[in-house]
Amino acid sequence: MSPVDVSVALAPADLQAVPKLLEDMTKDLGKLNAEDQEARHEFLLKARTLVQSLETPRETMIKHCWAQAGALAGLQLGVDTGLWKLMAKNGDEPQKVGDLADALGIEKPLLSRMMRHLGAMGYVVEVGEDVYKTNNFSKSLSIPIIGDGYLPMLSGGSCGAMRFPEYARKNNWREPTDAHNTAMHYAYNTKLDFFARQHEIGYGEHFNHHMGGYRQGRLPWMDPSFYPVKERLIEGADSSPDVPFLIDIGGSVGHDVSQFLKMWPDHPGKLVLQDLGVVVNQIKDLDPGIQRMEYDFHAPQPLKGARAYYMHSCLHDWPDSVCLSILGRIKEAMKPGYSKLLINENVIPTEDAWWETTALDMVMLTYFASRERTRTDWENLMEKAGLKIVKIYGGGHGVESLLEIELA
Ligand SMILES: C[S@@+](CC[C@H](N)C(=O)[O-])C[C@H]1O[C@@H](n2cnc3c(N)ncnc32)[C@H](O)[C@@H]1O
Repeated sequence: MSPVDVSVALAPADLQAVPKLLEDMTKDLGKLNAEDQEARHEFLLKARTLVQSLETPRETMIKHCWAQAGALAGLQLGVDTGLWKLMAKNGDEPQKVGDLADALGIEKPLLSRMMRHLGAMGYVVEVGEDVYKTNNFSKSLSIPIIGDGYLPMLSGGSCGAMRFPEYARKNNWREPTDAHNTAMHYAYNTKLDFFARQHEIGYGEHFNHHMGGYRQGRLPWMDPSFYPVKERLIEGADSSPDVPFLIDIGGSVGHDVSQFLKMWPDHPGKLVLQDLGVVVNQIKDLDPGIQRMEYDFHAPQPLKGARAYYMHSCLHDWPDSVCLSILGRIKEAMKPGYSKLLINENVIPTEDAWWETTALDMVMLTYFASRERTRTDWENLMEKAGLKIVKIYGGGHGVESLLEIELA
């Protein structure tokens, strides 16, 4: 028995909030434009509160338990079958489900039901019976760095989140910290870590594309308004062409290091991209100015005395015990008084965190038994590793910080 009467679940969650929200949004309408991210984010939060206020708790429950799971199934089916690419290629005209189904080899009733739900949820535009158009969202799913992530992150990982309560119960509701016994391992009955498993199930390249997608629209750390690259890295660096200048460890197919080369073409020394062999071998296009190297970050670092060892979204994938091994290999290679370790990751605030950051923390919890780290978490980790944080450069809402670190 609940102490709450069912009438609470059947009435709008907060109808009284609606007039004020609408009034505020109307008042701030002039601030809304595509360039001002902060103003747009403020609007989005208000719009979300507006929807949550208008919905009855029962409707929100149905949305979670039925609608969102079904929509994610349909969106993934569209990525997997090439539906979004075909619809984008066909253009903005209304498209018949029968023609799309024939072209893709999908049984028409299956595609018809999926499209009907995606239309009802607003992800495609329903023009008539079994006739749909794309909108900018479904059109964007045809872009590999936007669409491909649905397969590794949802089909390939999200069962860890869906079965998390079961896993947590079996582990007596302790916070998971064992990289070999995560909810992802439990849900998929696998011994492989997330990355090895993605490659085994054929989603390795999809995941690389997702790594190209999540960063879009964010200010990169190498922008002078974010981190003073010239003053902190270039000035004082060894200018011999063979000396490593910046090494991107776990750099995927080179998204960051390529951007660095574009923004700082006159950098001294060498730029190097390191990742597992399976990833490095998937690189299709890398500027010849960047050296690619197969490397497991638990093995001794072959390149000693670089100006900067750099890692983006790698340490958050692992609990502290594993990070200490990774950091140990970097520390051994650092030249005292010269080398820096740069970490591009979230420093999650202990209150008022941004939803993209809390969402990533849930990915870390349920796929990796790891976490987005607070400032104190980072300080403790670096202290244990024999390193010290010199300064944390902030990137704003939803943008990772840059931690500049030296030998302690
Ligand atoms: C979350 S991705 C981040 C990729 C890239 N830094 C970015 O932000 O786009 C983590 C990366 O770590 C790599 N990785 C995982 N285990 C590794 C290992 N043992 N040695 C080197 N790289 C590894 C993965 O292949 C993947 O590219």
